[in-house]
Amino acid sequence: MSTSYELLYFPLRGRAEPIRLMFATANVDFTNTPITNWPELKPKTPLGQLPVLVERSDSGERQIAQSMAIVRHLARVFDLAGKDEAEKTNADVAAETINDWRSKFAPVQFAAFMHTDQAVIDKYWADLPATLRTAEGLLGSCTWFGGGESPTYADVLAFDTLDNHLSTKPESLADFPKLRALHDRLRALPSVAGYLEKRA
Ligand SMILES: N[C@@H](CCC(=O)N[C@@H](CS)C(=O)NCC(=O)O)C(=O)O
Repeated sequence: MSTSYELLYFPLRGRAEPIRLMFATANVDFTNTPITNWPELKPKTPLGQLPVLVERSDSGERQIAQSMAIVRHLARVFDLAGKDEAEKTNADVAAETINDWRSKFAPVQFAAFMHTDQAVIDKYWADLPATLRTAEGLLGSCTWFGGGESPTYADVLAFDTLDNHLSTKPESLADFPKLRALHDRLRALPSVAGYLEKRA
């Protein structure tokens, strides 16, 4: 049974980027549809929010909302959830840790748009080394956050947040070689490298 995927989101990276990176990591094609007629589409979406993944197969069409539900669905379908229970649990713990980190970063990354107080921004950068130490501690001496030989969805989430830090303040990761190495490793996967080369 063949399945096709269409990702609906605003013409931004935002909450859709980890999903796009899941497709790139799994080397699976998808159609990226930038939404510019949102007021018209909003009432037709499951939760009135984007991203939405439209999955079409012989058995019909399904719309999936909630970016993390989409990421986890794709992780299961593309075998990026972890190979066994230990890897799956490690990946889930890392993914939640990275999601906590990502939500603290959002007001800093989008400070101009969200009118974030300078004190919040300063505190974020002051606390960042402790956050990164926690993340490196979870990785330990493993190659990937799941602890196995191949990446899981947690590595994809980590890549996206690391990438956003590298573009906002590259020196913020200077003292965290394991995280930078993980970013380099995922970026070096041929399908991910191909995606990054052409992404807007
Ligand atoms: N928890 C949801 C949040 C989705 C969300 O906040 N989407 C925003 C864009 S990032 C949106 O659709 N805003 C337009 C609206 O609510 O009308 C997810 O992760 O998918």
